[in-house]
Amino acid sequence: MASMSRTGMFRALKGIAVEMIQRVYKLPSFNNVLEGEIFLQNLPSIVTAHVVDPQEDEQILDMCAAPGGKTTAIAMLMKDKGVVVALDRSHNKVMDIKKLAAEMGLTCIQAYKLDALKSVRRTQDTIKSDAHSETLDTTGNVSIASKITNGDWVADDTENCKIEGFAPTGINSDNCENSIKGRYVSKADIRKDARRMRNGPGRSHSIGARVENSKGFMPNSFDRVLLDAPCSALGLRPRLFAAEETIESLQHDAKYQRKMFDQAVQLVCPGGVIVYSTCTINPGENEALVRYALDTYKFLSLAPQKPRVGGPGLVGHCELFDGKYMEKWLTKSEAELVQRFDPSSSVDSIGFFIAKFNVGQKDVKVRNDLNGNKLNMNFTLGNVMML
Ligand SMILES: C[S@@+](CC[C@H](N)C(=O)[O-])C[C@H]1O[C@@H](n2cnc3c(N)ncnc32)[C@H](O)[C@@H]1O
Repeated sequence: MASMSRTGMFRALKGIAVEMIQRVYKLPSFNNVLEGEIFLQNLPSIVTAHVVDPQEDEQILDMCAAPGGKTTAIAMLMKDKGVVVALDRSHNKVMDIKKLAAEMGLTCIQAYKLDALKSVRRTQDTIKSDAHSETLDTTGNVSIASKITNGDWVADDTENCKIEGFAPTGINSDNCENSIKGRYVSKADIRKDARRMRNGPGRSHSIGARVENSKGFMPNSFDRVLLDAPCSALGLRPRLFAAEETIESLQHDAKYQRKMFDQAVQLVCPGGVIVYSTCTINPGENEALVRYALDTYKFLSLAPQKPRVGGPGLVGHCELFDGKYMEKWLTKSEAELVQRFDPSSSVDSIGFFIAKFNVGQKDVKVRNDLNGNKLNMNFTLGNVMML
């Protein structure tokens, strides 16, 4: 059926309007029903939170979190114990996350406004090593992976404090507070914010909770990182397909996701987990991202997922424009480890993709630089340290 985009429907003066006479779902609308008690989610979104498999008292990062469906599901799986840092680049969307967390009475969620492409803090060390890190990766190839984009410079005095404003177990929170160039956010602050959110503006007509900007986080800060990436959303159903996507826009989306993934790799600690998900069926944003991840970061490996509801990923590769453009996908064994939700399958879900990575030891001896010179260096992502 020919139709128009959602924006088009509200803004255009002419076009085709569509009236839905047959419901896609038999479920009645749950909008504003049992607010704070239930939050409707697509099946693959719920599966994603379980695949992250968060444990109580862990530090979890949700890099693109609004409106907070997966963030809150993760916090609930952790029984609200530990820390879930939820980022989004939009101020209003961070408010949405805070509102949802407050409605659900979850206090372990810290939501910040931050461009996920700048989520690794820039430190003295990383500035010094920029020249090296732009040209080296774990295989000695040119890499954008370890390049850190223009975040603010901060003193590297936060070694013991994994997350801005958060003192991990066993570390004195006062020391942490003093050593961090950011605001310390105590549990009490979070509870106060949650109350403000639930009760609305008080007598003083103050607005609800504040939205904090974050300057990013130190490398190796999180036990688990979820990157539920912004994508072409080609899996969303029902959708009035407006054919706005082009090959170029899809390629652009894929590049954007790789850059975000590079940040995730730096922020997760060795031994940790990264979960990457999208709501698109475009393999360039799914299987090709996984291929990039596995080929670029030798310390990453695909992990089995629980629960398994979707099907396997795509095997092989695709070539476009007489071989001028090639996308590499997965091997058969790799494809069995990811979940691809095909909207035409019997699962009857939106199109979705989930990959889970185990993170091994990140330190790799770099033997050669680009010119083949031997480098006596111990290379850690984002840092090059002379031995
Ligand atoms: C797929 S949605 C996330 C859905 C969310 N995880 C959930 O389950 O409720 C992608 C989100 O990424 C955010 N986003 C896009 N680019 C971003 C960036 N550079 N940094 C942070 N967030 C970004 C968008 O505002 C959007 O809210």
